[in-house]
Amino acid sequence: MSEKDDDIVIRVRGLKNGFGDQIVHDRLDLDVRRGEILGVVGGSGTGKSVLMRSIIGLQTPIEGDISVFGQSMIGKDETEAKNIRRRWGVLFQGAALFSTLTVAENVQVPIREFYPRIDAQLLDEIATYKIAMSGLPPEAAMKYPSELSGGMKKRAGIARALALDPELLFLDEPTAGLDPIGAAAFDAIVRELQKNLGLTVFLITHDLDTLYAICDRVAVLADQKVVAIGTIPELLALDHAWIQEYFNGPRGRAARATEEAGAEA
Ligand SMILES: Nc1ncnc2c1ncn2[C@@H]1O[C@H](COP(=O)(O)OP(=O)(O)OP(=O)(O)O)[C@@H](O)[C@H]1O
Repeated sequence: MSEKDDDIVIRVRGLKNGFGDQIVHDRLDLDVRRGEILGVVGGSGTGKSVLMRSIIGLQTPIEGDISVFGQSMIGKDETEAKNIRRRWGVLFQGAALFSTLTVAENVQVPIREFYPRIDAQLLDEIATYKIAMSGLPPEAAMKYPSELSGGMKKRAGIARALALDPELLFLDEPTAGLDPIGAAAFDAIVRELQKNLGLTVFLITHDLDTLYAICDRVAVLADQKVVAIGTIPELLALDHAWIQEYFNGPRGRAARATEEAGAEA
């Protein structure tokens, strides 16, 4: 059955990316459905971040087409691209906060970029609201990134990614570097936001617990392509060496056991 265009938020076709002689992606296809949390996994260096950077326009592909919200991103002029960009939020690896700005000021950066004449009081109110949504205490607003723990930085990054009420969220390894409790709390926030705001989430992760806890489907990058996409049970049924090793290795089995125990409780 073919899916309606409306149901596909990100459509990648025939993507080719490379650096010098190194080909990272070749004839890569991917569909991300509206309202889903799609986990993107693959061995180190398989091109997960390059894929995300291509979709958000930070990396120009050698070949292929990328459509977001039904509009091709290739060859868009700056104004058109900006109109599409305002509809998504991005949390980069390590949160990428501006170190000389407070959390509130960081959250305000994208709002100022898109609405330069916005009233200062409204700007403060929006930042306060987004900071609360990310699960940070109100006093975090006035802190600088160097005064925050790793988990708080990620939450501040999420607050900034939510600044413009996005329909689509890109998260690059959001739980990397967090302790298991912090990672589980972060997963819960992402799931909550996705449910409450109807977000579509493109989530790069190595974290098996995150995949089991919150992802609706998982896309596997290997051999320069998306070699498989589906629910975890669907992937487990595939005879692919990396997928079997990843999901059925000791860590995969432990994550599944945790998930099953949670479901029974
Ligand atoms: N700007 C760049 N210039 C040259 N090579 C690059 C550049 N960005 C990425 N690469 C290369 O592209 C390949 C894919 O990188 P990418 O960061 O997307 O991998 P990844 O799957 O996200 O890996 P990890 O899981 O380790 O974060 C790597 O071999 C990397 O060295």
